[in-house]
Amino acid sequence: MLGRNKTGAKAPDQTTQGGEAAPKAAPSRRSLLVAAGAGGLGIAAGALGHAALGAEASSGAQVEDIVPFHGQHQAGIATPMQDRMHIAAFDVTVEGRDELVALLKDWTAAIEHLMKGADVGEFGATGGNYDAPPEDTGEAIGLPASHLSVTVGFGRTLFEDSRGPRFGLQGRIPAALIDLPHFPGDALEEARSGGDLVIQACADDPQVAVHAIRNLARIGFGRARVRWSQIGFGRTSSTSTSQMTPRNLFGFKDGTANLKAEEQKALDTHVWVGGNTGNEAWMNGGTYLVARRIRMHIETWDRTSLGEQETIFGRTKREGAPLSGGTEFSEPDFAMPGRGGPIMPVDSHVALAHPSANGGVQMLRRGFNYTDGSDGLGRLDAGLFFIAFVIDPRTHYVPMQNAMAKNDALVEYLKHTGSGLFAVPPGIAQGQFLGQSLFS
Ligand SMILES: C=CC1=C(C)c2cc3[nH]c(cc4nc(cc5[nH]c(cc1n2)c(C)c5CCC(=O)O)C(CCC(=O)O)=C4C)c(C)c3C=C
Ligand SMILES: [Fe+2]
Repeated sequence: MLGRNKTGAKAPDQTTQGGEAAPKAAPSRRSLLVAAGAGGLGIAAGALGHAALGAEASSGAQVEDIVPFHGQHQAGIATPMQDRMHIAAFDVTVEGRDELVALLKDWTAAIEHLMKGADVGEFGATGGNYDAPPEDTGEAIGLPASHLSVTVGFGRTLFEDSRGPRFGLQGRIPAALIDLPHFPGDALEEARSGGDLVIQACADDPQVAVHAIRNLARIGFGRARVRWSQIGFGRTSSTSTSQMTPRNLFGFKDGTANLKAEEQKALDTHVWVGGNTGNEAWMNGGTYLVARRIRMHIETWDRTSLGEQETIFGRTKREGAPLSGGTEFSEPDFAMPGRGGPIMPVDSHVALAHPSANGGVQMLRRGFNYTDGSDGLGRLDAGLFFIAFVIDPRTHYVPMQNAMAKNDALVEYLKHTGSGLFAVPPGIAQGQFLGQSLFS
């Protein structure tokens, strides 16, 4: 047996020590669970491998846990938002196109396994040579797929940086993959910004998300170095109408007016790249990921009156309704008069972020609450790890961020400490590797 069952007891057919036994194919983590559940027998799950995975999926036993890996678009964008995230940016340390392609192929194979809830590698966490480090680190043994989605994107420095073009990709940089400008108030830390590549792992179980990033980083060892990473512990958006709106760390419902997966036409207008030709055709079906680590001054906020808090967002705290009235999903009325001005203050967050103030643009927000302990002065280092997917950051992010940085009443309570922009290539079909369109 290649792993531990749910109780952690070693199964009877444990592979011999000393690496004598022939390695067995990696099982699905869930197949171990199912095997253990079915009478507590530690059946030779190693022999099941992917065939077993398919059977489980077709039996419906676990298919609801699995986000499909193949498709027109990468998972983790318009797929229903999970509760946990681990995201990491990498700098590629090898040079040469073939090495980069090899890395992407290795990551693709691993991601396909991970999203199915299987161990990484042919032999997984416990099926390989006893005298060698296991292919999979093992902390997700027994855990279901947990709706893991893994999304990969390319930073501008992958195409060209101060070292020049390293991978023969010059001329393929999409015009939208800009260096984000400096915004007023930015306090960006170099060590929390940029990156040649990004990998976003989202799941309903934090251990599953962390396991994914850890194993992908491990596969990249010697080829790509983690530049920064962030764990998010709770979603701050909904990406489906079936989801309840969660709350951010200021206690407000966040994600109410977000683009939803069901809004296909709006996604095509505001999120998915399409119709590109020539050197940018590779991005069709892709999108751009904007990442901002935004620290929130929690202690100051907590000393602010409820009235002030609601005025800052332009929404009520309990219901999330616009101050102009109605319920959570009512459209705000920016013309409705209040005391000494519009009832939705012109410097409120919603007034500045609403499409009517931004030439009609919308974004797909997919951010997470984070806490990284405290800062040594007794203040929480906590906030929102803002992630948005947009068709073009020049039109769908930069102007809005500029307007907010200058006029948003919320800005007083925020500090942007990290930043990244990544071109997210389209999804792939069976047999392809992530980012393949860039290299063909
Ligand atoms: C540049 C884009 C945005 C940044 C940065 C941003 C930061 C940020 N937002 C909140 C909390 C809320 N945001 C809300 C709405 C909202 N925010 C943006 C964009 C950015 N937010 C948009 C496009 C919208 C939707 C506006 C609309 O169409 O009405 C809300 C209201 C509820 C909702 O619709 O989600 C809250 C609350 C925080 C705390 C924050 C930085 C830490
Ligand atoms: Fe916002």
